[in-house]
Amino acid sequence: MTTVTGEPVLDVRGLTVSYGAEPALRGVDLTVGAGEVVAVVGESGSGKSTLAHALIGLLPPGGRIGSGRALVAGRDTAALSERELRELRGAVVGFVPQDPTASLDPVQRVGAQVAEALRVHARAGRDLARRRAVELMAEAGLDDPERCARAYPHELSGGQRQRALVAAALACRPKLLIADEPTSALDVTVQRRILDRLGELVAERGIGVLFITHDLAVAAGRADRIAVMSGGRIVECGPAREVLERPRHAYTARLVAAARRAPGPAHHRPSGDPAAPLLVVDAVTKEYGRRHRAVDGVSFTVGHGEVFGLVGESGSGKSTTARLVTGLDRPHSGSVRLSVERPGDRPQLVQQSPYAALDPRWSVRRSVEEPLRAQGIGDRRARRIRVAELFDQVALSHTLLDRRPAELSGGQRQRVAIARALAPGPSLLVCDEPVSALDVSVQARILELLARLRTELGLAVLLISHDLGVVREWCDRVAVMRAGRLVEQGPARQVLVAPAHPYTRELVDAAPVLGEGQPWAS
Ligand SMILES: Nc1ncnc2c1ncn2[C@@H]1O[C@H](COP(=O)(O)OP(=O)(O)OP(=O)(O)O)[C@@H](O)[C@H]1O
Ligand SMILES: Nc1ncnc2c1ncn2[C@@H]1O[C@H](COP(=O)(O)OP(=O)(O)OP(=O)(O)O)[C@@H](O)[C@H]1O
Repeated sequence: MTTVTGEPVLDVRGLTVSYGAEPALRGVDLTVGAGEVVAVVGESGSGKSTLAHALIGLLPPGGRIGSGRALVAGRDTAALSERELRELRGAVVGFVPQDPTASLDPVQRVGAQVAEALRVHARAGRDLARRRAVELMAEAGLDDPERCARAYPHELSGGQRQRALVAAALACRPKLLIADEPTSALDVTVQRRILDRLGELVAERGIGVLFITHDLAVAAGRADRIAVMSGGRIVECGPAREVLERPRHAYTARLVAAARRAPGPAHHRPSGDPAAPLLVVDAVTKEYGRRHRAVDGVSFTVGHGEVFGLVGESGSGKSTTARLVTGLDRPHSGSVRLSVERPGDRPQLVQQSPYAALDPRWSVRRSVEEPLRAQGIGDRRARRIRVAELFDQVALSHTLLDRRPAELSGGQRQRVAIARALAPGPSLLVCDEPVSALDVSVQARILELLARLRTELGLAVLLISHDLGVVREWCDRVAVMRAGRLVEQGPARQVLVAPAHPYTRELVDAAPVLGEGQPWAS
């Protein structure tokens, strides 16, 4: 399978895909040349992941290509058998899926999974494949690739899993890399490292990259061209700068305006007495195994109605802290104290991977209703009304109520998880990357909802995010984590505008800004 010189590595014409009777792609045209990076941006649910899956024969059950064709390295994927598609995925196309948790085998060590990709696709022997897997994991930006290779997926942080998937996708030395939000779970310093590395690969090997992202600043800084999707169509496609500076479509204009505005509420002082905070985390420590201290003497408080941000390096212990705060895990030492008046008022967690929180067998309506039923809130009718209200609040159409999680886009699932966490009316919401898979307009809507709930109901939020713009604008205070410890904390604007600690400075400097940065292959 070789690409004819001059032919694009990806050539999509009039591609139409539907799920049952529901169209998801409506006549998509798109090309990616060798050594070219094309970013696909667009609203949540607009068909970006469907496009990626259709190109490589990985549509979920019920998904069907209606018309049009996709040539990958000159081969028509619709005409290939399952075996040929597997070969294509192994030898020509590297794929980084959107959800790192759902995409790894939970019972196999991560290194073995990367090695497997090498053994199948590069026909490497076992020992060579193991060694090469560790090297690839280091290339993908993992600092302790040996440990990560030995770990099972649940023993890695979200960002570590994401980098392992990048390593697996690069194992076959692909001609085309299709990456669906490959850096959405990564802090900006690691994000920059991976994007730089991919940039080198594009330049060195002439790989073509189709790069799906909700982050317009990343797209603008890294892509040669940007394709904008809305409602299953590519509504415009052109050189990155042109799309940003002279958007032709109203949706693109809205996206650009929203990304430039970095909207945020006027900061208001948290209500309640600072001397009587809602949450007190005091010197908590959590170890995995004997030597690996994931959280190391962390202390902070969150006031009633306060939005407290937690930022920091991937793997620094943010999600572990979230699990300790919500009682899903117990600290080895130190304490977590919560002062609430209503019995049963527990902190609700919106997990990093929206798959993890939702029962795959249940309709999403049932998933959102369940916490209400468990706490005996309302009768059946009242609960139904409440679920519909929650769907409105998180900007989800009621037509999705009876679907199962697998039948939703990543961003739609993330919003269901938020609705579920809000259902019992908690005093504290712990959100682990709650808006990382959402385009800026839906992001703003969710953040505005949280701001409103805090003003109206005194909801406090512990917000874990790698998006420093979001944290600066929406959080009252922020703490910065690195290697299990808090390196600094204080008012968000102060810490993120004039950082005191060198690591925070590094983080702030690495944040992508719309309109800055160089295209990969210039
Ligand atoms: N298995 C499925 N069955 C039915 N409908 C589906 C299925 N998967 C996705 N859809 C629908 O198809 C549309 C496109 O979904 P897709 O995942 O491609 O969107 P996306 O642009 O990647 O969104 P996001 O940014 O939220 O991940 C959505 O409206 C979604 O609800
Ligand atoms: N169950 C586990 N067993 C062993 N190690 C674990 C386990 N869970 C997490 N770790 C390790 O603990 C460290 C902290 O992980 P955590 O998920 O809290 O990081 P994080 O800051 O949330 O990262 P990210 O931003 O990538 O999500 C990581 O090095 C991770 O590999």
